[in-house]
Amino acid sequence: TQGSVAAVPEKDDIQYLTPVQIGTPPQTLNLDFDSGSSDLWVFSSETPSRQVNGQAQYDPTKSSTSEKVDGQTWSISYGDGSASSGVVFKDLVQVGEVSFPAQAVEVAQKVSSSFSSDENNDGLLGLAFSKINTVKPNRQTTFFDNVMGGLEKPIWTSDLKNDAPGTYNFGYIDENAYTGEISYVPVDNSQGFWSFEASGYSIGNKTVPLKFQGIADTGTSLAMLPQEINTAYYSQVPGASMSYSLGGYVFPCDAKIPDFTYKVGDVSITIPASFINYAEADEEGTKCFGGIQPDTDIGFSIFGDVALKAAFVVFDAGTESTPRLGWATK
Ligand SMILES: CCNC(=O)c1c(-c2ccccc2)csc1NC(=O)CNCCc1c[nH]c2ccccc12
Repeated sequence: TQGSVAAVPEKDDIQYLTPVQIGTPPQTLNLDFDSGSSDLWVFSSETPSRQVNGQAQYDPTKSSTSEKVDGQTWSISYGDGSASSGVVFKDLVQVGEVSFPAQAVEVAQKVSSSFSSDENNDGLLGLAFSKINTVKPNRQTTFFDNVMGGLEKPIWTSDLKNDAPGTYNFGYIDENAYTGEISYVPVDNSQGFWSFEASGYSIGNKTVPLKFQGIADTGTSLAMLPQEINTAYYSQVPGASMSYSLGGYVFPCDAKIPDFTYKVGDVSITIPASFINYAEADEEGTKCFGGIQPDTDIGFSIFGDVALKAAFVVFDAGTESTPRLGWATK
């Protein structure tokens, strides 16, 4: 089998949401497909009503195919301080034409305020490696791990777009979705992420052969890159400054900012300046927040949506021991 679903951006491309059908009869929730985590968790009938603000809720009692997985709980927290936790059911999950009859659906009994206030996000569908799934005592497997065997190829691809719906495909490569050749690089999944080595960057006509480790992360909005890159980039932006109050590099919204190019394998991906003028940072709309920010204290770089939407990316589980990432321009 193979499948294709839309990735619809929220305001400012902060995240991309994809409709997923859960249960029988199907309950449709809009989930954030997240290659930076491995839990499929959802707002549910068990989420306290004061923590629900417009999100769709999965109700396992209304599904004839749901089964409680007794004694299992989950609890996840992310680097931005957000978190959620709850219990586990198994049910039919359908993503476009691809489905799995007994997917672990982690039902939220608690969500942090940033998820509560995010009314269009009904939960996450983790696409990192199952080894970092948080269910205890028995870790659960991701949707991709569960359906992989039935796919033509053990791959999924991301084609995110700037301020427009993109596509996630499962099991095949859409040859019309990219230009040039796909360049594959090895993945180190020891920390459970799609982690790879970037081999350089360019700002304007200056190319630097910096090698650095990063993860391909559809669940993180920004490109969190080495301080060296931030320093080099924002030194080319008149009026740019690191604002601790606003939480990162900001610059005058009318500033002329450069494109940013990162090299991975044999391919150079250029993030257009317009993707890096991320969003207004203050009420007056005079200061804008940069789409490139430092990766300090994380231990690796994060190629989030700002970086991924400039590329076509193949998440290839390959033969278990050698997963790989394919990168192409588009
Ligand atoms: C800012 C979100 N990203 C992270 O915290 C993160 C980190 C990380 C760790 C420490 C400090 C900063 C970042 C490493 S891998 C990684 N990636 C993920 O955790 C991917 N999942 C993010 C899910 C997520 C967190 N807050 C949201 C709000 C809306 C939609 C999705 C989310």
